[in-house]
Amino acid sequence: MGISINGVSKKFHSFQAVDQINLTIPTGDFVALLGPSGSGKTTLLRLIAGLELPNSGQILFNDLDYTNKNVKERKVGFVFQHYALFKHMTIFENIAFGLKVRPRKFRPSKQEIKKKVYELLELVQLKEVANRYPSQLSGGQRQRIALARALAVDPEVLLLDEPFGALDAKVRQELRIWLRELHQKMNITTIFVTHDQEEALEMADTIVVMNQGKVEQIGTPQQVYDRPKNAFVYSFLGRVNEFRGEALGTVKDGCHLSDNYVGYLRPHEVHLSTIASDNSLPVEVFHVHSVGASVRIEIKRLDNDTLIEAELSADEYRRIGPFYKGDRLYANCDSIVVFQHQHILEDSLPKTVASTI
Ligand SMILES: Nc1ncnc2c1ncn2[C@@H]1O[C@H](COP(=O)(O)OP(=O)(O)OP(=O)(O)O)[C@@H](O)[C@H]1O
Repeated sequence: MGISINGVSKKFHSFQAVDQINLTIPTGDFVALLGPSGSGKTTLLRLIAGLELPNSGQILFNDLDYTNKNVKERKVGFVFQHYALFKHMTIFENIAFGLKVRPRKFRPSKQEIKKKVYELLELVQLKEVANRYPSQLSGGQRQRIALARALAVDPEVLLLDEPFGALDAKVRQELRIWLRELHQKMNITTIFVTHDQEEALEMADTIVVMNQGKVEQIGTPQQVYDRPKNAFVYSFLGRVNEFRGEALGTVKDGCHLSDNYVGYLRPHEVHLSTIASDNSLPVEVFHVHSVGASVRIEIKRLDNDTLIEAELSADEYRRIGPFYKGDRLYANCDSIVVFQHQHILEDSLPKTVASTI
């Protein structure tokens, strides 16, 4: 099912949670709503589900106006972060629930329900747990059952709100791959909320970057990562070095910035050399982290002692390294991207290495 969101806004009392959002989601797309806490992701998901009604704007499903239709009419399936399966029901009964409560006219026979539940258990690769209770499953298994339960009613749209948020890193990673494959098999239009940029970049076909109730950018993971539209998107997606203030000219010759500007440089764009060149910045090695195929090097600027992160492929590091704490190097930051400064949520940037000039 294709979804069009046209000029949708939602206020809670005087607070504008969602502000004039326009978004077109083609059938079968896998969309991530990505943004910091409070940016309106869940509210937008709930508006699509029909759990909230917008103050203005329209929501179309396959070009038909569904703005004021209730949840039941929308054919959506949900999975939430803490999706409470019914504790007193077996896994089989949990998955069958949505089918059993259908009005008699639309209710499948007992045999059909059984067939469907076992098909779904096979799909989520948990056939062996049919007779267990939710408390006898791991967190990851419970989320897979939650998904099976959401799929039982043949939804045309799947809405997932931080579905793996409460799970540990390894299980999250496994479930991401699993969900991606499941989506490829079923091709149901899927929208998931996350504040985890890696999760969005890894899983989604389309990323909608949200901030303060508004959409900052819509694009493929590559588009939003490689060609961010503004400073917010640049700083929110991926690891980044941030440069502020007047003296950016020392990094990028001829670039004189006032306080209203901010510059960004991805760690892999910081080029290190043992030899000084035009515009290169003298730095000192602070820490070397070797992480699989790449090597991250924290370097300290000698002019102001702030840290910058550089990332090299393991091959490149073998060619120009090894480096040790205290080694003197030169960093070339020529590909720095400069934006006019706008409000940036500092605490939403855990992976940023900030360098204030
Ligand atoms: N029912 C409500 N009543 C009042 N304010 C609300 C309500 N629901 C959400 N809000 C406010 O709207 C804003 C957006 O909330 P929302 O849950 O959509 O954000 P989010 O991006 O999903 O955040 P998080 O990642 O923390 O879940 C927040 O400031 C929140 O406090």
